[in-house]
Amino acid sequence: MLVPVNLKLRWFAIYAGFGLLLSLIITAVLTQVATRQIEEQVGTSLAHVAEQMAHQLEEGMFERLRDLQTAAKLIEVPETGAQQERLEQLIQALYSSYENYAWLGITSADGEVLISSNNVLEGADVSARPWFQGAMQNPYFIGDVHGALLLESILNPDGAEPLRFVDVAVPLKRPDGSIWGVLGSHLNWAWVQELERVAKRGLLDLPAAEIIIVSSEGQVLLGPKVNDDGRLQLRLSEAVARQGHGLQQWPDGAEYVVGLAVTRERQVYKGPEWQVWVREPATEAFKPVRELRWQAVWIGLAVALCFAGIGWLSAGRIARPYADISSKLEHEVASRTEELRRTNEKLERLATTDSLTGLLNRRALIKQAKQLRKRADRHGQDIAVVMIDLDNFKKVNDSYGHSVGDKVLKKLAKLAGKLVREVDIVARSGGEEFTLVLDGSDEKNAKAVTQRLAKQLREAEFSADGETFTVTLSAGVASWSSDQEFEIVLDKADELLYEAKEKGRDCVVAAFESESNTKEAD
Ligand SMILES: Nc1nc2c(ncn2[C@@H]2O[C@H](COP(=O)(O)OP(=O)(O)OP(=O)(O)O)[C@@H](O)[C@H]2O)c(=O)[nH]1
Repeated sequence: MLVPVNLKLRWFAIYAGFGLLLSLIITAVLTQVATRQIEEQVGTSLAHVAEQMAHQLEEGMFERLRDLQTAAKLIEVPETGAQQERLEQLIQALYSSYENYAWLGITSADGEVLISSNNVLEGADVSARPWFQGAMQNPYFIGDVHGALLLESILNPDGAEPLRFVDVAVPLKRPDGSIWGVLGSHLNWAWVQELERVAKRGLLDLPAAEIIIVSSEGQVLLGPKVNDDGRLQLRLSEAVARQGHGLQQWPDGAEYVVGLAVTRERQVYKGPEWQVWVREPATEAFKPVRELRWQAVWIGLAVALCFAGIGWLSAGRIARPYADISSKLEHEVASRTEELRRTNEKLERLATTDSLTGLLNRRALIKQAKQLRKRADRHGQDIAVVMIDLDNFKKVNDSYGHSVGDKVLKKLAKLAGKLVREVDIVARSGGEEFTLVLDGSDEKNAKAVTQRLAKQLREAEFSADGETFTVTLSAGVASWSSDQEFEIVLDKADELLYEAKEKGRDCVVAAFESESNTKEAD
């Protein structure tokens, strides 16, 4: 048995759908896992670089502070020209020891610059500068990044990129602990840019990564411009707040994978609290995920096609039993339906026909006679009804047996069936009673037909128990007018039959010649 194409196609579609679904699930899971892994890996690297950078910033400032604190211990109030000269040499030596000192100087307690690197600003009043005031009131001062005020024109005569400094300053004390001056320094911000260059070497795998340093006031000190006012204010994402790295939305709406570190306080040193951000655009960071997703989609499609192929090939084997069953079922249903139709026909026949003669029974006679009446009315035709009864039939039964009597009944049925036309009705309306309904016949015609039937019966010879015998019939013929109920006409024909019996049997009496009619006429 061949598997229908329809069934194969369904099987193909089921397998393809299943393969596709499986691939989609695998792709979704793979993508999610890869996204998480990349977010974790990239985030951890960025956080590591941020930590390094923050550490180096702290180190850098702490070393400068230590330089100044060490030098401060060697510095006494210059009272002689020789002491003055020695201090100038000390400042110059300190200045030369570190390339990112933009300026170093010693002030008096009232803020006058006494000695300075390259004699810059000597004699100037710096008493209003925060670094001077900070060092006069605290063990040390480390300030946030600021632009140059007094030094800009001296140190940056070309007016290139404005200079920015970080200030470090310590008080100068006499042996009794009283403050007589301040040792201050301006660190060139270029120092941090150098740190950034070094840190970026650790980000070679992430070329789009950027480093951003934000001051404790939210001012961007280093990195790309994020806002017109140069400030960065972010609501930390849950991941970044918890672990210092993860996905973070930027004020422009773009998403970045970031690492965040904050410069920390040390035991002997408290510097500014700077945030060090290292960020990589999420679109760049997750590029490998997108590539992986496409690969997974293609592989998934291939898998789905393979599944579909297997489905197509196996459809024959798997679906054949179902197809066989289905065909057997169809066959079974068809034969059962035919059987049922035949049984119904049989039941209908049994309900409408007489089993002995095959003629219509009384119930069917009444139904069909009424239909005939309607048809005849439409064509304006007469109908005649004939009631026939075998004469002395009881004797036949009694003399030759019931089966012989049956043969007589069948014979009469056969003769009557042959004699009338197809449109006419022949029925066995009772035990040995028959009814004819003759379409298009008046009483005369009907009587003639009945007489022919009586003659044929009379001439028929029956044999039983080595004897032969004949049978006669009596009949009543009545016309059926359209306003009459059929049952009334039957009664009328029955009366006429009775009259025929009365007349001595083997006789046909029609209504027009009936004695009762004649009497009524009289
Ligand atoms: N063999 C046979 N006899 C039947 C059948 N139906 C009815 N009969 C018999 O028909 C006979 C009818 O008898 P009656 O009604 O006395 O009438 P009759 O002997 O024909 O006499 P009249 O009608 O007066 O001429 C009875 O003996 C019934 O048993 C049948 O199907 N087969």
